[in-house]
Amino acid sequence: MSIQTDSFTEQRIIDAAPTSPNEEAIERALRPKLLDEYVGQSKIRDQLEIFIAAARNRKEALDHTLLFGPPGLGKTTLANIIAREMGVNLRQTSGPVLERPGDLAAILTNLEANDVLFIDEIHRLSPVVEEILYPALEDYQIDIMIGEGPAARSVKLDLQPFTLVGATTRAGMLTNPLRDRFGIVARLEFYNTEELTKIVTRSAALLKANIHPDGAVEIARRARGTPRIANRLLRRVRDYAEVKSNGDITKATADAALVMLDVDTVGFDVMDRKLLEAVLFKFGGGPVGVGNLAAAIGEAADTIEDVLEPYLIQQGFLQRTPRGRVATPAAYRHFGVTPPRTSPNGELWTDL
Ligand SMILES: Nc1ncnc2c1ncn2[C@@H]1O[C@H](COP(=O)(O)OP(=O)(O)OP(=O)(O)O)[C@@H](O)[C@H]1O
Ligand SMILES: [Mg+2]
Repeated sequence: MSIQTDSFTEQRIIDAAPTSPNEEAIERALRPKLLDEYVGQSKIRDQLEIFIAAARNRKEALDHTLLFGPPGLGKTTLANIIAREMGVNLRQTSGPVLERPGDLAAILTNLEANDVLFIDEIHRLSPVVEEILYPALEDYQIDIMIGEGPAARSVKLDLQPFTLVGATTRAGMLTNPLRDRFGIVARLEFYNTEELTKIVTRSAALLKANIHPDGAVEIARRARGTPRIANRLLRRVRDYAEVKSNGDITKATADAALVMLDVDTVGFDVMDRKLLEAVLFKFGGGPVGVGNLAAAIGEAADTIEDVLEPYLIQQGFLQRTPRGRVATPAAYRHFGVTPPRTSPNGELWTDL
């Protein structure tokens, strides 16, 4: 997912989406290839390890798998790992690319036994394409129309057994019939500092950067719980260390570089702060609806919901209530303001 911002022409340093084709190439190089190298997400990893081993033993396709979670947490990486661990091919496409039923039919009929078909942004499949998918997922069969007009007829084609791996930033946007056809549903969580430190350290080794343990922790702490951002900050900090000092990435160089990049001590960037400031100071701490918030900060409502908010909520700076978004005491304190004694709906704030 990419972020379009009119008000903010410069790329966010902590944009969770890849910011250029060049960055995608670097990401591929840093991407773990096996389940053992995949850091964190231990619940998902443990489950997949068992399901993959069982499917391999039976020489069957793995159950259809849905991966969901905010951008940059490792969905594409996991899809690649699944195919590799299964010892099968990976075919990759995405919801918006599959315009006509024929596009999907062509891919499905070319799959070999037990292959993985990875559909990114699966919530953006068109309804006619989704129709083709149902019987394919259920019975490994598709119905396609051959010919046109009165001569048109429908034929059933048998497919090889295969695994659909779907990825989405929002499971809530999937239709029920589609969601119900996934046997394995995995929700990716934000990574903690320890996990991100491992990722940064591993990436630094691959990039042949000399990183001190406390430098790795500093980058990890400020990476918004997201491996993609951690890897990006690492590369920017490395540039800074090479130009401004001897190339060693210490806590001090990491901190100086991150200050220059406007990433604050808890990892928020300009957009995060803009959002929190709007809730706090334009809307009196909330509750404020996402539409009003979007208008106030000049950002798409989707971007707020998919990219900005999840981390702020997970970190306890923002709450989603039925009446809208509400800033927590931690948000007030982050901006040096004493929080009110009661929440907007009149409850006494217990410390958050
Ligand atoms: N568990 C992990 N361990 C190590 N590195 C990881 C892990 N997850 C992700 N990464 C790194 O983060 C980068 C981004 O991950 P990935 O492209 O899989 O994210 P994504 O969830 O598919 O994002 P999007 O929603 O934007 O498609 C990868 O290139 C990889 O180097
Ligand atoms: Mg991806």
